[in-house]
Amino acid sequence: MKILVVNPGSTSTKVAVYLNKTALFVTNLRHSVEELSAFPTIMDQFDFRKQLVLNELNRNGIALQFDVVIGRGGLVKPIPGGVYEVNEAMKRDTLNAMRTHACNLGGLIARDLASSIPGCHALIADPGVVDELDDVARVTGSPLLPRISIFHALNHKAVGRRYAANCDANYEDLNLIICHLGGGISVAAHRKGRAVDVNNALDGEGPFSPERAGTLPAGSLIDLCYSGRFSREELKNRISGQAGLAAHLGTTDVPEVISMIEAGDKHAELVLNAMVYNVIKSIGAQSAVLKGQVDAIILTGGIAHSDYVVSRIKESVSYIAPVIVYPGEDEMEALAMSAYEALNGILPINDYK
Ligand SMILES: Nc1ncnc2c1ncn2[C@@H]1O[C@H](COP(=O)(O)OP(=O)(O)O)[C@@H](O)[C@H]1O
Ligand SMILES: CCCC(=O)OP(=O)(O)O
Repeated sequence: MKILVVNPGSTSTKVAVYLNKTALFVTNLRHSVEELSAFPTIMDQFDFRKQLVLNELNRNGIALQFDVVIGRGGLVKPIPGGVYEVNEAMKRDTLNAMRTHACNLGGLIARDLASSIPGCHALIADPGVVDELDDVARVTGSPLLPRISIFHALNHKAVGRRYAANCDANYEDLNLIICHLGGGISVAAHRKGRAVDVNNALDGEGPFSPERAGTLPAGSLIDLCYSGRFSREELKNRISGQAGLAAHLGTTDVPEVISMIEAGDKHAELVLNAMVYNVIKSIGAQSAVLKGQVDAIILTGGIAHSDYVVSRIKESVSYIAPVIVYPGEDEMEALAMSAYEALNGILPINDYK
């Protein structure tokens, strides 16, 4: 079975080809801020990103002949985890998604490419809108503003299963706290295979991150909205994009921030320590959600490469459970395995409505 994997991220397009369970190639094409700023909206990047995928196939001498094209899923309606066919309803909801993020292009590119290959499936798996929240976790103090689930579901599920396999257990039998430390940060309580509580990593909730604001004081935010200083789009950008480390320090690059600290920059030290502090607080909160019965705390995402960050988190939360570090992400393999298992009948292919 030949599988094409397409994963558009906020700063990269990752492409992989698998023959059954074996990767023939995996490429990570990084995009600079200038390169992407040529496109007014993320949807305007469709042809550019699709062409990058075709170029990669060409460069690796691989014909556009696949049994399945699987993309990182977009921000459609809340759905349970699993594999979904990119049907007409999903295409429509992705094109009209309430939230913009590069992941919205994954399913659309998968469908577009698959449609030109006879018999080829277009799938997505575990999109950022996977919603397994406990009902109690949805309720806020305003009926107008319930909490919703938007997080790095694909990587959370992948590392959860990887940890379970490493200790001869099933993900569905474990209680885990999983922290994806990337451009956005999500910290989830996984109870027996379900992410029952997690911060909305995109929209201003949870720890701040390299480019997100995290939870903000609501009253001051309302005042800022009515201050006349910013347009709606500018304010959205202050929550996701020009926020977090980017807003405080002018960079989303954690190694660069650590170099600033090593050079004696006390402000950079305070800001990075504050980001870490907020992650630690979220881990503590999710531990309470799991009633302290936590099998492991897993740190993943690009920032989990950083000893500076990992050692500080460990120092504060190791009393809860062992801290396991899986730096980077397992998204490409997770997508490929989802496609492989779906087409072999091991996983169901769900119908998005
Ligand atoms: N070796 C490293 N040490 C510390 N931070 C790193 C390292 N490599 C990447 N990062 C940081 O990880 C973040 C991106 O994480 P990643 O998981 O790739 O992103 P995303 O979640 O956006 O896909 C950036 O802030 C980057 O600076
Ligand atoms: C769907 C939200 C996932 C997210 O925040 O991804 P990035 O950290 O890659 O931007």
